[in-house]
Amino acid sequence: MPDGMLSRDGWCLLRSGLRGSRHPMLRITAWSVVEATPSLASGLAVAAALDQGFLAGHPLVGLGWLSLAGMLFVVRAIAERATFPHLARVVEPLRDHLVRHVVTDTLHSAAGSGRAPDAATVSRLTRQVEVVRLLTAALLRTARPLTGTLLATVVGLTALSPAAAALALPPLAFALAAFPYGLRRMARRRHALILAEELVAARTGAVLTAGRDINALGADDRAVAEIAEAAARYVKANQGVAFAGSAQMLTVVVGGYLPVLAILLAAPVLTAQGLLTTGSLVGAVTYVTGQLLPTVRALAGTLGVYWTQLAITLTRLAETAGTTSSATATPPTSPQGHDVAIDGLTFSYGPEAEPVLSNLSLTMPPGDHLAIVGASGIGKSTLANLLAGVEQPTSGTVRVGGVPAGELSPPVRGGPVALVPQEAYVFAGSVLDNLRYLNREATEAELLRAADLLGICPLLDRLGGLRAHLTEPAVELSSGERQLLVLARVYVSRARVIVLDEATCHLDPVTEARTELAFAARPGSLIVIAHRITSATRARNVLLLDNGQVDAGSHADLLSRNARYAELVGRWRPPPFVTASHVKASRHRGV
Ligand SMILES: Nc1ncnc2c1ncn2[C@@H]1O[C@H](COP(=O)(O)OP(=O)(O)OP(=O)(O)O)[C@@H](O)[C@H]1O
Repeated sequence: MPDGMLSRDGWCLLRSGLRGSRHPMLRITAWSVVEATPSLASGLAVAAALDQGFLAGHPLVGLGWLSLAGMLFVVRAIAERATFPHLARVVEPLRDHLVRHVVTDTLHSAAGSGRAPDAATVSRLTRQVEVVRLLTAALLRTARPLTGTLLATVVGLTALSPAAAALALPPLAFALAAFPYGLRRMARRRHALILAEELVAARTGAVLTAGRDINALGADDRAVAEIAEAAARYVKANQGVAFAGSAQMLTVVVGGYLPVLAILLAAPVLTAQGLLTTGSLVGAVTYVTGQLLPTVRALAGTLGVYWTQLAITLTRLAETAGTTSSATATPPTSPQGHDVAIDGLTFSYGPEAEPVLSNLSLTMPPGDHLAIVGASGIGKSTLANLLAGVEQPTSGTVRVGGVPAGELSPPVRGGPVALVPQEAYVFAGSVLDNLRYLNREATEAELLRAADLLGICPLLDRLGGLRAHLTEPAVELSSGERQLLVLARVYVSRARVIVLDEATCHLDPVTEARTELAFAARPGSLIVIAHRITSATRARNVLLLDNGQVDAGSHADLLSRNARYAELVGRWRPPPFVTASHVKASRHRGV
């Protein structure tokens, strides 16, 4: 939020949330006009009550004018009440829209990255959505009548006494023109305050969780100094907010008090020249003190606070929920083909950490079938994440079709690489929606063909077909069944490089073999992080990761010349030997 106001993405988010609210907004505006009538009439009624009533010796006429003004306040109350249902029709859909946006975006990025959805982020974002809802409602409740009062007062004062209006309106106009500047300043200061608060929380949390280590290393002084520095920043940010708040008071002085002073100082001259009667003087003062001053005070106070908080929250919501990326980031580059080229790839999880992968180079022509093997913790999943663009190389490159993997769109948006992790996420909804998640255009015939190839027709029959509804997939389906549904989802996607990261670990060897053979026959390339050695025997090529060393070749080739590979194969639990003919036989039996 560089200038302290609502960012473009935050504004887009708000606008899209209010798009369907035109009708209730029009009704609110119409009722706001009715609501502003007492403000329009107040000064005129007081002037008439004095000039034509009390001062002219007709007290009943005076009382009549005052009663009329009083009745208009009843009208205002009725109009205000009438706006409430329409306010709800604006604010509730806005909340629903924002929640949908936030959850969808988080799920999409989880599906794209192959990682579990970040529930903490969703919960923080939904809290921010609630803040937006409350602030929008508060703004509609306050800003709307304030704007109506302001306009009605200007019209009423001008109609009552153009001379008084000429004195009162210039300072008001000046204060209103300077108001956005003060608001921007206040928003910047509040933004800084939020960041300072977050810094204090982050540093305190880090120190509290690492208390023992800090003690053991004798780093207490450094820990205290870091927290003290964050606290000092917080105090400074608070002072900044207080200072900006006091500067806002200038708006009240110039826009609210100066007009009264100007009218009172000029009153003797204006009355002597016949430009102002006693009634219109009191009426003009009524306008300024009764309407203008409270309005300007509210503008500079609550309204400014509501607006700056809304701007900050919406901007942060848009940033975190990914609107920024979809609205302003450069669109993902389209790859030319889907060959995979890894060149000098080094990756470590932190600047000081030992690299997990070091200077790895590999090329995979389109249509290849590669199995990646290695001891536990050697870096197989890390490599899978790098291939899918979930992690970025520390140095070197990973390209798919000539494009760095991190710049490709995720599979949910038709991207070319799909990473299938061990944990299979099936969401509540129809089986059809689940299978079409990565490719909304997949036809039912395509889905059924994939189901047949992967051997999940019996599962679909048990569930009640493609249109069956899954209420609690975690309960209704076993881990293996969830993996099969996710594999079918990926099978019908548009991805042309499929990375199975132990994605078949809950399947029996025969079903695993059928799945891998189906994916190998599918157009595109297949990379399997091997869960069983049989995956390596089926692959065209095998990549062995071994403590900083890599070796590649066919299974037979590596077995004959690489002692580490032979050892690894020997250590694997002897699996049942599963071949394509076993798979065919099992399909005939309907396994
Ligand atoms: N997010 C992370 N942050 C820090 N270190 C990590 C992270 N993920 C993995 N590592 C470390 O990186 C190394 C490689 O992990 P990785 O999961 O890639 O190995 P793997 O070969 O897939 O293991 P496994 O076969 O047990 O799944 C391990 O030492 C692991 O502890």
